[in-house]
Parts: sequence; C-alpha cells; structure tokens
Amino acid sequence: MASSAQPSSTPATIYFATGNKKKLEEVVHILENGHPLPFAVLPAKIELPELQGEPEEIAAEKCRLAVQALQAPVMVEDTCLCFNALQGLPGPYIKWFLQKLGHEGLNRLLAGWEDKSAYAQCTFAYSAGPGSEPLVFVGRTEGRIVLARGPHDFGWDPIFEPDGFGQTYAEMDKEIKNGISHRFRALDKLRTHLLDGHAAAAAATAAAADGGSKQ
Ligand SMILES: O=c1nc[nH]c2c1ncn2[C@H]1C[C@H](O)[C@@H](COP(=O)(O)OP(=O)(O)OP(=O)(O)O)O1
Ligand SMILES: [Mg+2]
Repeated sequence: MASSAQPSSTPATIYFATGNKKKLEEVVHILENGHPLPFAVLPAKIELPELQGEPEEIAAEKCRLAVQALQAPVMVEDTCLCFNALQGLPGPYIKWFLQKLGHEGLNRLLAGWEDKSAYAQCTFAYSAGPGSEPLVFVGRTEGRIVLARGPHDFGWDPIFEPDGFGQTYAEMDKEIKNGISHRFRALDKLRTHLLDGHAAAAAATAAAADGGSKQ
C-alpha cells in the first residue's frame, strides 16, 4: 500500500472539487467499480467561477482556482452538451441554457433542424498541487436530443439518448450509464495517467532501494 513518503507526482489524496452532488456520486461510483486506486479521492464542495471559452481552458482554470483554494492535489471537471446542428452550442453553457429553457426549450432549439445529433463531453483537469500545471483529459459520448424520458434527477439526462441504446441516460440503469458515459471515458484516461505515475514512482523507489545508497 502507499507509504506516507510518496513523491508529489503520486499524491495519497486528491480532492474532487465540485458543487454538484450528482457528479460526485457518479465519479465515486465509477472509481469504485474500476481497479482499486492507490490513492483516496475526497470531495471538496466548492463553487468555482468558470471562464468562457474552450472546455479545456475552462477546466484548467477551474483547477488552478481550486488548487489555490485548497493548496492540495485537485481534480475538477466541466461538462458540455453539444448540439451538432448548432456547431457545438450550448456546449459549456449548457448549465444556464438548461436552467432558463428546461428540457422542452432545449428540444425547441433544434426544432428548425433535422439533425438532432449531439454529444456529451466531460473534461477533467488534474493538478498535483501548487506549482503543478493542470493536465486535461476529455471523454465524449455521441447521441441525440429527444423529448424528456425518465427520472428528472440529474440535469439533462432525460433528453440525451446515447447512440446504440433505446434509452435516455435518465432511463438507463446507473451501471450502464456509468460504463459508457462521457464522464466514465474522461475519468478512465485520468485514472490511467494516475496509475502510470504511481507505477513509475514505485519503480523509481524500488530502483533507489536497490542502489543501496539510502534506506
Ligand atoms: O452526466 C450528466 N447528465 C446530465 N446532466 C449533467 C451531467 N453532468 C453535468 N450535468 C449538468 C450539470 C450542469 O447543469 C451542467 C454542467 O455544468 P458544470 O459547470 O460542468 O456543472 P456544475 O456547475 O453543476 O458543477 P461544478 O461545480 O462541478 O462545475 O450539466
Ligand atoms: Mg459549474
């Protein structure tokens, strides 16, 4: 198991900074159902200001602000819902579009278009702590916008039907959504990065011990 003297590239604890309870639930679920992690992920419930711009830059800046606030290793994520007919909008502004227009209004945005295709995109940004520039990991799930079906307990889940499933995210079994979602795909990349870093650090520690120059 991880010792207390880990190099800073493989922290023992990473904060997930988010104001969204449902995101946190899914992230914990996805991480717990994968390979065991050699570090703990702890929630930090803070609302962070979000820039306008490209999702990668929004996530990276959110991460810098969270590191400043927490002075610790941090991950954050930013979620987009992108309509292909609208060149990717609402994109990172989906939160405000959803709040103002609701599910029906979002459907109406596409009324004049035959193309109802859309993708959900999740962008994680991770920093190992103060002084470490955020790294960004993107996951995408393709689908289309439909009239709301299923429980209304998480954002735009009822109006997003991923390709290859006759169900909206909201209608799906949680296990299924968490196995194909934009969030799962992005988190999987971050997980691989963190596990690789951990393996490399463990190998370096073993090599140093072999060298016998220090305990
Ligand atoms: O899997 C999802 N299924 C349905 N809806 C979702 C999902 N993931 C995020 N959402 C909603 C939440 C918010 O209305 C917007 C993203 O905005 P976004 O800024 O990333 O989320 P947020 O402000 O709620 O939490 P945070 O404190 O982590 O920024 O899409
Ligand atoms: Mg937000």
